[in-house]
Amino acid sequence: MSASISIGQSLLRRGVLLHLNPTSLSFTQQVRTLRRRTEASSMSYDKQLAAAKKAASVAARLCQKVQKALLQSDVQSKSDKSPVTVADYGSQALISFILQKEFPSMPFSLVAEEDSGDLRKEESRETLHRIMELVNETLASDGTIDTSPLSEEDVLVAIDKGISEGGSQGQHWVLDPIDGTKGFLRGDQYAIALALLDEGKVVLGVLACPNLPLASIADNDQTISEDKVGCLFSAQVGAGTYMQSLDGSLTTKVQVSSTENPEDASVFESYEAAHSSHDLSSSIARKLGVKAPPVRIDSQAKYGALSRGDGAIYLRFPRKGYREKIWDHAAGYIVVAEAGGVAADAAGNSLDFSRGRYLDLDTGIVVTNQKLMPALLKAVQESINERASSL
Ligand SMILES: Nc1ncnc2c1ncn2[C@@H]1O[C@H](COP(=O)(O)O)[C@@H](O)[C@H]1OP(=O)(O)O
Ligand SMILES: [Mg+2]
Ligand SMILES: [Mg+2]
Ligand SMILES: [Mg+2]
Repeated sequence: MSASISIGQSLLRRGVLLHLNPTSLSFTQQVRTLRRRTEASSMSYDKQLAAAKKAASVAARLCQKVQKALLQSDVQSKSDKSPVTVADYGSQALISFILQKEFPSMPFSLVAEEDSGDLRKEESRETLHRIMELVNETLASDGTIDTSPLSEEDVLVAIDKGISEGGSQGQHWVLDPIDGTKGFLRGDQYAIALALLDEGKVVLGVLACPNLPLASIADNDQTISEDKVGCLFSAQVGAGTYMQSLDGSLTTKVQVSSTENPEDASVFESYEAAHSSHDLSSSIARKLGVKAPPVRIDSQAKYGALSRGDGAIYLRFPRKGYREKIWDHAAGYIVVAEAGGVAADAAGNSLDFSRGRYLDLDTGIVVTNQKLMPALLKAVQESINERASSL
């Protein structure tokens, strides 16, 4: 008797299969799905987590190099978007390449932000060449990745692996090669965000935040001091969230803020007002009685900072019609969840990463600890209703 049938029969005996829609899936499909879910929930992802940490750290080095050159350049080239383009593509190519090399015999699926369409155009020849050089320099300086130099075509192919649609079956890596491009250009916060989906659930996540101080940013002091920045957050389902410095030293288990009193809870939100309504956040904070001014930072570094309790609430309300992508939240979501926090949409629904490249959700995303969530959702709904009736 095959393993799938025996698992299927034991699940049937327990009545588990009745929870699936009998009209849309055949018995064999139901058994296969349940078997994968059962396996997924009891699996260890240690190897994948180690590979994700390595890939994100190597990509962070490429991004740091590009950002450093950008900040030393003159004003004119700072208004040029090309440095971030080079770093975005370079980071995606590196991570895609490293992950495939770590798991050569496994099927590889990557849902990532960038594709090579523009890079293949004639006018991008120099940019592509620069990306290839940067990728090769970074791989060579790491020294632990055994490879001959990549060609321009290798780089394009690695980037284009990110075309996957993800979904509720099998394993998919989810990548934002630079999250917070505006922050990157300003010399502020950005993150390299990598997660793994298994059967539609986020099972691990890594956030490399090269400019995030190792010490708390609760006091809103984001002055970047050279020797104390660079955090790597990592989380695996059921195993907690850890933070270490990007240079590899100092590993600490982290926990979200345990405050039950909204007055003590500081709020994180986007630096960019175009990404999230600051007005709505301040209305919510007022209703909750939050005393501290909001902490505005770019990227999923907000999730990282929240996971170690620098603040207690993250609010995100994009303009109407904006569709959130899974790579903008998957890694941050598990980093916060494994540190004891919870993320939901504005209506309180949990985030569903199983539907493809987009997170289709109600109005916005709110993140906090378990105790504050009910009061936060109430304030969110009141503020949203007030805004709607004033329009
Ligand atoms: N109009 C927009 N509204 C909301 N988010 C946006 C918008 N445009 C880009 N983003 C994405 O929002 C995220 C950063 O937002 P924030 O820093 O405010 O948290 C990034 O993922 C950024 O993409 P990207 O990854 O290209 O930087
Ligand atoms: Mg992003
Ligand atoms: Mg991005
Ligand atoms: Mg982008």
